[in-house]
Amino acid sequence: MSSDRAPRPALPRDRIAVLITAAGRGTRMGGEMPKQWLPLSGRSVLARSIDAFAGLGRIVVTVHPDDMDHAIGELGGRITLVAGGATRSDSVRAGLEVLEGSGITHVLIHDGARPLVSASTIGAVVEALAEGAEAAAPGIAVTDALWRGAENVVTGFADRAGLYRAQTPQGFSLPTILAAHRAAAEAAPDDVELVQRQGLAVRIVPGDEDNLKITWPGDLERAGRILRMRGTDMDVRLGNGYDVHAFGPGDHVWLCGVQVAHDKGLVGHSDADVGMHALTDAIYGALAQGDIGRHFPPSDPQWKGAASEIFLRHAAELARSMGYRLGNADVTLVCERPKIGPHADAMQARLAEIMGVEPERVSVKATTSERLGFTGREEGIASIATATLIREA
Ligand SMILES: Nc1ccn([C@@H]2O[C@H](COP(=O)(O)OP(=O)(O)OP(=O)(O)O)[C@@H](O)[C@H]2O)c(=O)n1
Ligand SMILES: C[C@](O)(CO)[C@H](O)COP(=O)(O)O
Repeated sequence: MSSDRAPRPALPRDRIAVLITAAGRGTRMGGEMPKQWLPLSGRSVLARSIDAFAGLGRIVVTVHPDDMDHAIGELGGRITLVAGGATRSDSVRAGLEVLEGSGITHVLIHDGARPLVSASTIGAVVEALAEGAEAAAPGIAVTDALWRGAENVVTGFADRAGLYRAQTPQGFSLPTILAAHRAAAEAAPDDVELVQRQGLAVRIVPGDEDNLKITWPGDLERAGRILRMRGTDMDVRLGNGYDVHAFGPGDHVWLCGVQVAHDKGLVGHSDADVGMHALTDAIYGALAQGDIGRHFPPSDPQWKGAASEIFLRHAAELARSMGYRLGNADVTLVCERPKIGPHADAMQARLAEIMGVEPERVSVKATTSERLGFTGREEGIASIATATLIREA
């Protein structure tokens, strides 16, 4: 997980809101889908823009009315969604109106198309506001010579002295920016311009070359390269699981999804597949999503005698829905009998099939406990499992 998260705000967290604009159509980018929904190293551009502000305060995102269902599906209940307007200014205004009267004192307005904003850029804006600035925004002093041109011919020159390239997040006291939007006779490319039109000072804090706005085809590839260079494009998680089931009367046991003939059965609320339970818990563990009992309470009669593949499939799908894929899984069964070796290949294939992964990612093996303890006395079977999950972060 990226360590470059938004720092603790110097302003109280419950007084800051983050307004992220994502209602544009991305016409310069082209393509079927607006740029904010495109994947960037495994997660959408917009999800990355939102996550950069994690822990900072309330998050409001403006989305195009046509994208509302998509937004609800992808972003769920963790943010407030507001329908945007025809221009960026209209979208910002719609988001600001929602915040009025909510106790919020300051707002950071950020382009949903700037997914690589760093904690230090966000922190510099928040710090300026905390020091009393009415408005603050990141800017980069222009270093290239500036030409005018037409039809690929230079027609004139502009003095670069005192020119800055504007970035977001742009931070404001809420009353200031609301008043500026309400007073605006026409839209502006950014919110700083609206505030400056009111004669208010806007503090410039250092911008960041990596805080690019995805605008043209090629920008997405550049953003991907930056993420890879940062080395924060991957989140690897490890989980473990342990389970035990006692022997009881019966003529077979279920182990890792395979029915194995035996002179005893395993006792449990479900089919007592101890190996599959350990693996399921390993996946939930890697996701920090509790254990089987949390998702399938034993007190619930509908799981009585249930096939354990329901649990494993649920854990694998949960991992996928959170953006993770299985790196590998390793299950060890601890028992004197039945012998596992003759069934290990079938178990590997079955677990892989249920999880929807290649069999080479799954290992099933067994050991005895040298006749020691409850497994040695053949009172039951134990299993331990580990799973790694990988998300291109
Ligand atoms: N009516 C609009 C227009 C833009 N935006 C958002 O404002 C940010 C900056 O705008 P821009 O890069 O211009 O995005 P688009 O308008 O989508 O791009 P284009 O101009 O190429 O169509 C983007 O996150 C965009 O989704 C918005 O919320 N509402
Ligand atoms: C707000 C902004 O990102 C600052 O650089 C920029 O003005 C957005 O402009 P666009 O015309 O919506 O791309």
